[in-house]
Amino acid sequence: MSLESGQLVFVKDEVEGWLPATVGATNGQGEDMSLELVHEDGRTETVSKVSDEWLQRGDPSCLKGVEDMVKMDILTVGSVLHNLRTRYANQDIYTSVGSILAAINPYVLIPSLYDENCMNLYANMATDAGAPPHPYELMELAYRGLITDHRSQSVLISGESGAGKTETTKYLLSYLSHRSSTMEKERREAVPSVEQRRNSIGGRFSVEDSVVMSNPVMEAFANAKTTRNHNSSRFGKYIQVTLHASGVVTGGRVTTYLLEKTRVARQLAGERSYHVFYQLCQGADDDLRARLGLKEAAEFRSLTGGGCVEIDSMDDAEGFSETARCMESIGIGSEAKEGVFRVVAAVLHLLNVEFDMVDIPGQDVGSKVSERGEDSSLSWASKLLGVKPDQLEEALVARFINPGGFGSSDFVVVPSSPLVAASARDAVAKALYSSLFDWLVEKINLTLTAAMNSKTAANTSNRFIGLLDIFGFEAFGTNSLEQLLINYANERLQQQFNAFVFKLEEEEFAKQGLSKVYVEHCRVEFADNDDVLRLLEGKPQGILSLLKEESTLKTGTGLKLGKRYRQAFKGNDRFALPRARGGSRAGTEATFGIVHFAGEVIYDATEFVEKNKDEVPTALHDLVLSSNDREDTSWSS
Ligand SMILES: Nc1ncnc2c1ncn2[C@@H]1O[C@H](COP(=O)(O)OP(=O)(O)OP(=O)(O)O)[C@@H](O)[C@H]1O
Repeated sequence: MSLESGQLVFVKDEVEGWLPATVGATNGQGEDMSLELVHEDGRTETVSKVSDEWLQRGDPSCLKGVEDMVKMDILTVGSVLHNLRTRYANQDIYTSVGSILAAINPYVLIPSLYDENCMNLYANMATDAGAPPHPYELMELAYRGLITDHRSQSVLISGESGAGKTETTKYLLSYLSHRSSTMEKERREAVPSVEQRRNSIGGRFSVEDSVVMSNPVMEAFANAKTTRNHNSSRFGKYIQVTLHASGVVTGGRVTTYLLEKTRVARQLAGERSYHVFYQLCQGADDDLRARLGLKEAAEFRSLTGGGCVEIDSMDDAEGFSETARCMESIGIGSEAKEGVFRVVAAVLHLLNVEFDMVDIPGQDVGSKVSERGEDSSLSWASKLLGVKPDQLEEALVARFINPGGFGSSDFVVVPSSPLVAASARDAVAKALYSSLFDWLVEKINLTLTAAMNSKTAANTSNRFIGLLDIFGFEAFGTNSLEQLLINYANERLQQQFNAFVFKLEEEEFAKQGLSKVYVEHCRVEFADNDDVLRLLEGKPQGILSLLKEESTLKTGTGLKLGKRYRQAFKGNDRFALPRARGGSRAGTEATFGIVHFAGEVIYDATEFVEKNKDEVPTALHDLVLSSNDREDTSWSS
């Protein structure tokens, strides 16, 4: 690294990350060089054996802040972070990096940053005139790309939990909605109000309104308090908005991924289950409470696992009214709405059912439901599910086993221990809830289709703007199958990102007429993750294919899977074994590490097989299917 007197540098700091300093006098050369550093606070120090691990050259433009970091000459980590910090201090929370927008969550609403004037600024911006970086700018470019280049567009929103992905998605959608209605206004020369728009399409809301109103419903059912975010989305979503060639939104579709089901039955300390459970307990009126047998949230075992039933910043009763109102707005009428809450309450009562051990002569221990009175959890769960209490108990406390294996029709009934019965109870509660969520998403999609603007629908193109709001990379104290799948999705997105960004760069070089030799010289080093993907996806031997195989074995367990991983991937650079203090290898044989593009994550495979099978015992499955309170599509295996 060549350093001269007066040069801006960044020095690694344990607390601040990187701090700026200026090079004072220098002495010697190469490895023997020592130099004086003048820190921002005026302090000076002399350093030697300079390494770029703790001292990097800095780009002076970052001291004032640069809107687009592609314009910086020196792209060291210190310069990039300092640029973001400088801008953030001026409430410029958005910074561009070419076609990428970096956002830093301010956690307070910055006045006028998202109002209508701001929207109009971006709607009217000249093609390449720099309005400040903003999600509206990104959406405007996508919108124009779709209209003028006739190409579908996609926006990928990524970041760790609490980074602001969902809020950003909402801003992007509301901008698109604004653009579409402005375009409609130009076509009709009259601005339709929400009411007018609703009337103009036969009493239904427009696509834009429906998308916006489906948000609180999805949040109630699939967002929860975590230790990082009071309103964390525990699912991924892809929203596809289709547009007419004129720029008017004509339809939409939401696809959801990986709803975190385990949360329905248990939560980590400081976390809650899904908002709707608490909303229902807090906000239902007396009549509804009586019909659903509701109690205080604190009296439902599945709502107290995290030790926090209430959240300071959230009014669950108000949340309930909002959820109920938005459900109606997206076409879930009173009867269907009550049906939805019946399932929510059934899940709560079901998870409150407890089991006692019983001795069964000549057999292993069995179990029975602890309480069976008229007002018991079993009674309420069966009433709300539309099945008989005896049948529900029977299906919970015994398993039908087919000793002959696949193809044989001989079943024997084996009593379940209280532990096995509890696990069956949890499995059916989770399956019910996730089917309910899928049903709601389908309802939202039906509403979006119904809301299709009839005037433009006839001429609808297949062009769309897609918004992917998906979990960022996760690395917790304990990481299970959920984290593996989320991180796998992020590896695929990273690969897509690499292909996209570096391909674009080459295209840009080619446009500028630069020679191939120069392009090679300038090629940016990037973390290629093909080998991690090979480790994960490899066939027949990859992390996922071995999991699939182990899950099909009768005797398959997470521990055995962990052992198979250790054997199969020994020596693979992307596979690691956990280290104990002092550098020795440690962990149970179910633990293993993967060196992801974003860093190493240690996984615990103990529950991988069970979670992957995600089995609802056949008897319970069939019982729920026989419910007398059932809409054809609300339960799928
Ligand atoms: N642009 C913003 N301005 C002000 N506050 C914001 C902004 N973006 C996010 N926030 C705040 O940060 C919180 C977390 O944001 P958000 O829920 O969007 O994060 P996320 O990345 O989607 O998290 P998760 O992955 O956990 O769902 C929001 O509830 C809001 O209080």
